[in-house]
Amino acid sequence: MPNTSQKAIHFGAGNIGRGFIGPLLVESGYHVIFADVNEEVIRQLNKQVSYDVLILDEDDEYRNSISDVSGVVSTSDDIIKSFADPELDIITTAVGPAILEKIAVTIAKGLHARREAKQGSLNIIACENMINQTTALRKHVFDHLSDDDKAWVEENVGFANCSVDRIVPPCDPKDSDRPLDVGVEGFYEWVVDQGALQRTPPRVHLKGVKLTTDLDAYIERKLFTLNCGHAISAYLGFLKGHTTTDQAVRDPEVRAVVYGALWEEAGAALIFKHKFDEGEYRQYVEKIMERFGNPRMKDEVTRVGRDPLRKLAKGDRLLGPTEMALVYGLPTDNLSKGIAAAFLFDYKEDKQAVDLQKRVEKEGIEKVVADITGFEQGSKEHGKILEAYKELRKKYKLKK
Ligand SMILES: NC(=O)C1=CN([C@@H]2O[C@H](COP(=O)(O)OP(=O)(O)OC[C@H]3O[C@@H](n4cnc5c(N)ncnc54)[C@H](O)[C@@H]3O)[C@@H](O)[C@H]2O)C=CC1
Ligand SMILES: O=P(O)(O)OC[C@H]1O[C@](O)(CO)[C@@H](O)[C@@H]1O
Repeated sequence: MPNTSQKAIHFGAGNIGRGFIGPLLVESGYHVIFADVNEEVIRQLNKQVSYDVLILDEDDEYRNSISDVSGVVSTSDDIIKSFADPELDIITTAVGPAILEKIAVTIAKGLHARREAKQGSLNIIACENMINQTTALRKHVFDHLSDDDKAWVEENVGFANCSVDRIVPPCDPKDSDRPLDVGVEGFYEWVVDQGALQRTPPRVHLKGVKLTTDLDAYIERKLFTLNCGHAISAYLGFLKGHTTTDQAVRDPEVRAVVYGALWEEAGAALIFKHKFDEGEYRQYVEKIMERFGNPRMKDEVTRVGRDPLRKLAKGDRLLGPTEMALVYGLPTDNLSKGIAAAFLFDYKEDKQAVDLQKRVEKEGIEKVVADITGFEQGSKEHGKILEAYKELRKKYKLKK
């Protein structure tokens, strides 16, 4: 039975916070304090004190009630007080990579308050789709600490990187009185760097968490497979006029590119680098294709493709596996098509998509591809992406 005297603060009461990390913390015995800038969500959390997570698999549906939760506005002084609470044991985040810098200011103030109150150690785990997200958060937090606070944090706070995998699209709650309910797939995987937690292990075993000493392999496997394939299906699906990623991956043309990228290119590279068992890795890819195809997720291509510049960053889900495949002399044709499609993600409600289109218009696609990918004009890889880009423009009759 959960012992609810222990507390967790989770920054970001959005899809992944309410649909994945929050519920696992509750099941592990924590009272979860959600911290968010969205005052309406916080008001509702404190009013309801519970919400439902709907598991929506293709062949199964059930509901888990999540209780023992509360909310605090992340910009208020109350959050700082919560840091000084002796029962606080763990802090997690799921706010988006760009927001880590903002919440770092609050976390630094909170850690200062905890030190002043002479309270004990704790762990911080950022759960963002980003390699070494907690290390990035730690750097931002340290920018706001005094030397004495830094020394205390070094001794008392574990900052653990992790890999988080569960598809949680925005939910359209059937019951308007329960706007916090969230729809998720049954599958989840939360893998945490054990070494970083050793100094200050969480007081309770985190349910559903896999602790590892080889986090890089898990992170690359997830980002270069799940997120890579999802992004390619979103960008190609968007061009073909599909609304959701399940529609996109059921389209044989899109499916062939996604599967080719995941198995023959990114997958083959990951197997080489991390010595994954080929049979197990193939099953991993099959399972991911099945998850993408779940029609009950209704995951919009515009959500999955959001922030194309972030997704086109070096080392992220598209260029990361491409560079890895090139190291092992593997093909990259399908990955190049996915990258080319990302350059064509002309979605007016996405700021990064708009900025990218403006850059292409002003500077020309040749230069922008070179600047963003790092593949020099005239190189084989640059040529491949450009050719795919031109073919896609022609195929979908896109105006100049
Ligand atoms: N949705 C998904 O399936 C998955 C998402 N992720 C990652 O989780 C993170 C969050 O994604 P989602 O939950 O989908 O996004 P979301 O937009 O549903 O949730 C983000 C939450 O953060 C809050 N927020 C924004 N600025 C804040 C601030 N300064 N202080 C406190 N809260 C703030 C927002 O109000 C929102 O409630 C991202 O890094 C994403 O890549 C990882 C795995 C799966
Ligand atoms: O949250 P991001 O990084 O914008 O990317 C969306 C991706 O994240 C997920 O929501 C969860 O990994 C996937 O569904 C999708 O590939």
